[in-house]
Amino acid sequence: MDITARPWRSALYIPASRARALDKARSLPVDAILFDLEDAVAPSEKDAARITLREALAQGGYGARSRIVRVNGAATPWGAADLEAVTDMAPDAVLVPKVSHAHEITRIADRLAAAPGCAETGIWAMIETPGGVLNAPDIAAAPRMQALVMGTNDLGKELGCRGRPDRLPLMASLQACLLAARAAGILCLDGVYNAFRDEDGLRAECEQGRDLGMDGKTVIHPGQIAIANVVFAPTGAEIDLARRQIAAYEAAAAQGQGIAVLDGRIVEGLHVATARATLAKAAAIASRGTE
Ligand SMILES: CC(C)(COP(=O)(O)OP(=O)(O)OC[C@H]1O[C@@H](n2cnc3c(N)ncnc32)[C@H](O)[C@@H]1OP(=O)(O)O)[C@@H](O)C(=O)NCCC(=O)NCCSC(=O)C[C@H](O)C(=O)O
Ligand SMILES: [Mg+2]
Repeated sequence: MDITARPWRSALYIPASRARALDKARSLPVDAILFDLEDAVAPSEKDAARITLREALAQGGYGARSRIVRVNGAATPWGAADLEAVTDMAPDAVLVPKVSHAHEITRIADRLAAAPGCAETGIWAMIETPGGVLNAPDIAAAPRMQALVMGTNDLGKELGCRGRPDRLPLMASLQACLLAARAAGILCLDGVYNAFRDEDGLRAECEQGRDLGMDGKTVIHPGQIAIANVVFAPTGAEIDLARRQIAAYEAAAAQGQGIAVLDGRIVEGLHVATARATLAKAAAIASRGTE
């Protein structure tokens, strides 16, 4: 399956301990749900959250939304039980936190391979440590890997950098992970925007991530979904340009030419490939019926 062939504009974290939020997500226009057993769940609630999540997933109702479960790390008191539970839940993917080395992924891939219901379960890796950034190419190329997810809070903490609206201190890490994801043919999702009621700030950060090449934004509140969905979807102007580029290129090709000119710019095969991808993404979004 080509994981990049469907939209990933928004991926919503939900603390697995919040039954009401787990229910609400069944009607939210989000492309993926990140059911969180890790940092959003207090230590005293870990065991109950695992049970609550298992029941919610068994009940279903999440439709086309991709179901991703973020487990606790292997070195924590909850990691083993989470992984055991996940093999029963058989989500679309397991999200592994604080990955620093590819062998952490291989270990989970081996475990999933031994679980009868997890033949199709992918692995997503949170990149939120300096080691994770430096080893991102190996991590992205590990078995079952489908996505790198930027953990910009933990990464900022580990780097000791300042939070800035332009995210300059994080830029080398964001781009290193994008390069690794693209080289491996997998997704790269941007980190969360903590000020969840600040729409202008969120939009600006989404636009920055989109311009870098991110596939979508991880979000923490339902109020953030619509902005991510709009920013990471092709605009009307982009769709119009894509259609005209394809038409111009096909007309030139019919006359035996390998290059077309449109609006004073050349159109080559590579631009047509991008144009077709834009139209395919727009069609996939339209078929999902979410804004
Ligand atoms: C941030 C929140 C604690 C705010 O919650 P709350 O005060 O309940 O917000 P609202 O009253 O505005 O909620 C309105 C309704 O929306 C539902 N809701 C809220 N959040 C979610 C959600 N995430 N998913 C689904 N539904 C949600 C409420 O239940 C209300 O519904 P209703 O009662 O029917 O009206 C809260 O949003 C929250 O907990 N968000 C998730 C935080 C989280 O998961 N954090 C961990 C991931 S971020 C991270 O760790 C990134 C990475 O690792 C890094 O290092 O950067
Ligand atoms: Mg984190």
